[in-house]
Amino acid sequence: MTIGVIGTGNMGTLLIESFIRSKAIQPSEFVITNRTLSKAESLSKKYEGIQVVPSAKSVFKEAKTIFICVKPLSIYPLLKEANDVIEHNHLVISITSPIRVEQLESSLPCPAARVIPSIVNQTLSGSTLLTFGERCTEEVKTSLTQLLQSISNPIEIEEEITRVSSDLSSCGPAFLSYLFERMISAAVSTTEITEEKATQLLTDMVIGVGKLFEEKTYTLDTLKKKVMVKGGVTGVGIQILEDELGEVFEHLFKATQMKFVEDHKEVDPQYSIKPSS
Ligand SMILES: NC(=O)C1=CN([C@@H]2O[C@H](COP(=O)(O)OP(=O)(O)OC[C@H]3O[C@@H](n4cnc5c(N)ncnc54)[C@H](O)[C@@H]3O)[C@@H](O)[C@H]2O)C=CC1
Ligand SMILES: O=C(O)[C@@H]1CCC=N1
Repeated sequence: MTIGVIGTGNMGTLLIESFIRSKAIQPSEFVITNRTLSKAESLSKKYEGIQVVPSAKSVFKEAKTIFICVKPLSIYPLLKEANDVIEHNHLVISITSPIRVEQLESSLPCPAARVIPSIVNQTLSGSTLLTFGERCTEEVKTSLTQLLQSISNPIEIEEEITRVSSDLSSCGPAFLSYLFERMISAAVSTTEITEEKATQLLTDMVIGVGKLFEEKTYTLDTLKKKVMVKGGVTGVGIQILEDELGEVFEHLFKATQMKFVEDHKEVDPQYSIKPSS
C-alpha cells in the first residue's frame, strides 16, 4: 500500500513515524513532500526507503491514499494546484478540524475523509477522530479504519461535535500539561518540595493513572472514591476543587467553539459549499 503524505511538520512526521513504528506501513511504502523539502529529506535519511518528491502534485501521481498535513488555509490552493492529476480512485485525508468533508469533496473528483490525530498517537494510543465523506465506500471506510487502528482507537464523529471532540482528544494533552505545570508550581511555591521532585512525582502518577485506565481497573468515579477515604485528606483537596474551579471548563469549551467559528469564517470562502451551521 503506497501512502502519500503532504506536509511533514509536527503531525505529518508523527503519522509517518507512528505507522512505521506500528509496522502497518514500511518506509518504502511512503511518498512524501514538504514545502521546505529538506524537512522531508531528513525523514528519508532517518527511515531508509521513504521516497521524497518535489511537490504535492508528484505525491498524487505516486500514491492513491494521501494524508494532507498542512494548515487549513493551505489545503484549498494545494488541491487546486494538483487538480489535473487527482483521479476518482484517490482518497484524500485531511487532518484538520475546520474543513468539512463535504467541502473537501466539493473541490475533488474523489472521496475524502477527515482524520484528526493527537500527539498521543505517537505512543500508538489515544483516539483519532474519523469522519467520512459521502463518496467513501464501505471498502474505503474499512481499510482506513483498519489502518488507523494500528496507531490509535479510531472514533467516528459527526460534524456537530468536531470541535469539542478535538478539544478533548487533540488539544487535551496540552490542556492537561498546563494544569500539571500549575499543580507543580503551586506545590513548589507553597511547600518545601523542589520542582524536580514535584515533576517526578506528578509524572509517575500520571503514567500510573493512565495504566489503571488502560487496564480498566477503575472508572474516573470509582478511582476517585477509592482514593477518597472518608474523613481523609483527599476529600479536603476535592472540596477545594469543587469550590474554586468554577466554570473554567465551560468557558474553555465556549472559547474554542468561538475560535472554530472564526476559523470557518476564514476557510469557508475558499469552498463552494458553506457549512450548514
Ligand atoms: N499539532 C497538533 O497536535 C495537531 C494538529 N492538527 C492539524 O494538523 C495540521 C498541521 O499541523 P502541524 O503539523 O502542527 O503544522 P506544521 O506547521 O508543523 O506543519 C505543516 C507543514 O506543512 C508544510 N506545508 C505547507 N504548505 C505546503 C504545501 N503546499 N505543500 C507541501 N507542504 C506544505 C509546511 O512546510 C510544514 O512543514 C493543522 O491543520 C492542525 O490543525 C491536527 C491534530 C493535532
Ligand atoms: O484541528 C484541530 O482540531 C487540531 C487540534 C490541535 C490542533 N489542531
